[in-house]
Amino acid sequence: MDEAVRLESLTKTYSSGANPVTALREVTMAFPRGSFTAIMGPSGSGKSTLLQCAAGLDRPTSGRVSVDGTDLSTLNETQLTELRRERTGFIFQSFNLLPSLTAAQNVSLPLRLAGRKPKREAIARALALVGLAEKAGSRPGQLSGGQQQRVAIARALVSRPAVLFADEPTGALDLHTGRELLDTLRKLAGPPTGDGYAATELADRPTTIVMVTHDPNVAAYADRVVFLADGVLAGGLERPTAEAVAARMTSLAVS
Ligand SMILES: Nc1ncnc2c1ncn2[C@@H]1O[C@H](COP(=O)(O)OP(=O)(O)OP(=O)(O)O)[C@@H](O)[C@H]1O
Repeated sequence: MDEAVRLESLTKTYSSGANPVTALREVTMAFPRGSFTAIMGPSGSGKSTLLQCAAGLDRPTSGRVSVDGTDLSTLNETQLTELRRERTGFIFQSFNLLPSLTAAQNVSLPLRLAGRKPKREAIARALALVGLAEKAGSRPGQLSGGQQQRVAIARALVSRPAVLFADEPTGALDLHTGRELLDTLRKLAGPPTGDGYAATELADRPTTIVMVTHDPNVAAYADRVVFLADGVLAGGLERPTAEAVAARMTSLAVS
């Protein structure tokens, strides 16, 4: 099984308001292990909904989501929580770090909340993976925005999840810091598909990355961009360049 995530005929209708909104309609796609995919589309096209359903944070109205070989529809809430904790990580635009805790304590928090005693080595390894081995004792206020976001990534990676979901991870960062962060994500996913790069320390266990972004320059770090429009798939681009992504976005906006 070389797919980390599979979506099959995923449909999501929100029926809380006066008029039901169908945010996703029969979306089928797969995310191969170790791939780095960007999800793009106009505002309201269903990107965040797709990410939330794929990560098991929300349930689809119909269709199926499999993560690391497990069909989420077969799980009860407790099992779903467990799967999210063990096999997925999530990073958001806001870093959501606790200011009174050190970087290491922030990284260990999810495990502590789950009632487990985190291993020192696991915390150190997660911080080292994002280049912050020296900052374990620093509090968020002593770190730059980019370093804080990397702590958030380390926290998401501490259980070495199969999949890392990211919703606008560079949204709150300046250009330079955003690039550093994307380089970190790129390394975690392994070399771009098809490139003969030397194996990295992570090559034995690449992380699959699924990232929502509005920015073509950010999407260009991915192996592939998948476009959504009005809740349906609207094609994709392999080995994207920022220019090609921007052109496709413009055509989606006018169509
Ligand atoms: N909890 C909710 N209740 C009702 N409607 C919702 C809810 N969440 C999203 N929607 C609607 O579903 C559609 C898709 O929203 P979604 O947030 O997934 O789009 P998006 O592509 O991520 O948008 P953006 O780029 O603006 O963040 C929109 O019409 C939105 O208004």
